[in-house]
Amino acid sequence: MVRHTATSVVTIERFIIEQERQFPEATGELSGILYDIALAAKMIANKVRSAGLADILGAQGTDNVQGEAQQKLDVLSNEIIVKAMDHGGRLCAMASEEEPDIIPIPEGFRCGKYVLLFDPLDGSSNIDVNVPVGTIFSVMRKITNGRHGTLEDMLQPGRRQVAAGYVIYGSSTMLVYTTGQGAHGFTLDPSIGEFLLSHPDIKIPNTGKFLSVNDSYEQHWSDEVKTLMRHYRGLEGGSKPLSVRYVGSLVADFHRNLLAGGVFAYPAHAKSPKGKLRLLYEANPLAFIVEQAGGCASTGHCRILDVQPEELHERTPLYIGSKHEVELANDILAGNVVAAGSGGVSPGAGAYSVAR
Ligand SMILES: O=P(O)(O)OC[C@H]1O[C@](O)(COP(=O)(O)O)[C@@H](O)[C@@H]1O
Ligand SMILES: [Mg+2]
Ligand SMILES: [Mg+2]
Repeated sequence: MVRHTATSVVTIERFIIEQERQFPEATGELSGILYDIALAAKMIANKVRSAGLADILGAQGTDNVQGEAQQKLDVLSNEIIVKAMDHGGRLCAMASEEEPDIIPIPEGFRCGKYVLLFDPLDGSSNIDVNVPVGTIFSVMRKITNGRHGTLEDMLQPGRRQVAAGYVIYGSSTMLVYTTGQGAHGFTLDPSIGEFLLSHPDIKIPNTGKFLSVNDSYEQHWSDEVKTLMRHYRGLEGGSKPLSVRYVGSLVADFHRNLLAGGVFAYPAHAKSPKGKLRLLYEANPLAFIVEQAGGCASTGHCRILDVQPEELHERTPLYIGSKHEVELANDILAGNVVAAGSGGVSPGAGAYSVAR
C-alpha cells in the first residue's frame, strides 16, 4: 500500500483504488459502493450547508418506525442516499433508520453481492440549530442465495462488516471510513468538490480526555452505571476526571473522541432498557471504525461487533472510544469494581483494580 501523509494530495477515489489493488480477487464492487457514498455525502453536505436558506429545516410531519418525528433533512438525506445507491448494480438491498422495512433494489436494476445499512442523518435534533450532524453507513456481504437481499443478510454480527464509516457535516465536511485496513479521514474541499485525504490511519489515544454522556437520565441509571460515571468524573478511585462534552449528535461526539481520546456512553436505563442507539446502522459501523483505530466498543457486557442482531432497528447500550475507559465500563458493569465505601473491592489511586 502506498504510504501517504496528511499533506499528500490524494482524493478518496484514488485511495480506494489503491486499497483495492491489495486484493487481486477484488471485483471493484465495494469500491463502487464507497464512491457512491462519497457522492451522496457531497450532495447532503450541500443541503446541510444551505439548510437555513432553503425550506428544508423543521419537521416533515411524519414519524419513523421508532416513533421519532422525522425532520425534513432526515427524509431528504434518505432519498439522496437511496437514489445514489440503488442503480449501481453492487447492492442487493438496503436498510435505513428512516424506513421501516428493507429497501429493495428496483426491478430493472442489477443486484450485486452487498447490502448497505445507514443512518441518513444522525443528530436530527441538532439540524435546526446549526450544530454538527452526520451520516453513518455499514456494508456487509450477502449470505443468502436469492437475487434480492433479505432480512437475514442484514442481521449479521458487526464483525462481518466489509466496510463502514460516517460523514460529519461540521465546520468542515469529513468522511471517515474503514475496509478493515485502518481508519482513514478525508476532508471535503468545497472549492474543487473533492474529498482529500487529511487524516490517514487514525489512532485513538488509549486513555481518554473527554466524557460524552447525557446525564439528565442519571435518575434512571443502575447503581453500576452511576459508579462508572463517578469514576469517569474522577470522584472514585483517584482517577483523573474526564472533561464532559456532549453535542447530542452521536457522530460529532464520536469524532471528537476518536481524534482527541474519550468515551461516548449511552447506557441502558429504566426508561429505555436497551438504550437508544441502533445496533445495525449506528453502533456497528462506529465500532468497526474505533477498533481499526485501536479503541473499543461494548454493550457494557459484550463487544458490540459480536452481538447477534435480531431485529432491523434494534437498540443497544453503547460504550465506545478509548480502550482504558471502555474496559473500565466492562469491569464496573460486570461488578468487578464497586463504589468506594461500599465495603467491596475499590480501585487504587490513579488506576482501578479489578477483582478477577
Ligand atoms: O437526546 P439524547 O437522548 O441525548 O440522544 C441523542 C442521541 O440521539 C441521536 O440523535 C440519535 O440519532 P438520530 O438523530 O439519527 O435519530 C444521536 O445522534 C445522539 O447521540
Ligand atoms: Mg443516529
Ligand atoms: Mg438519523
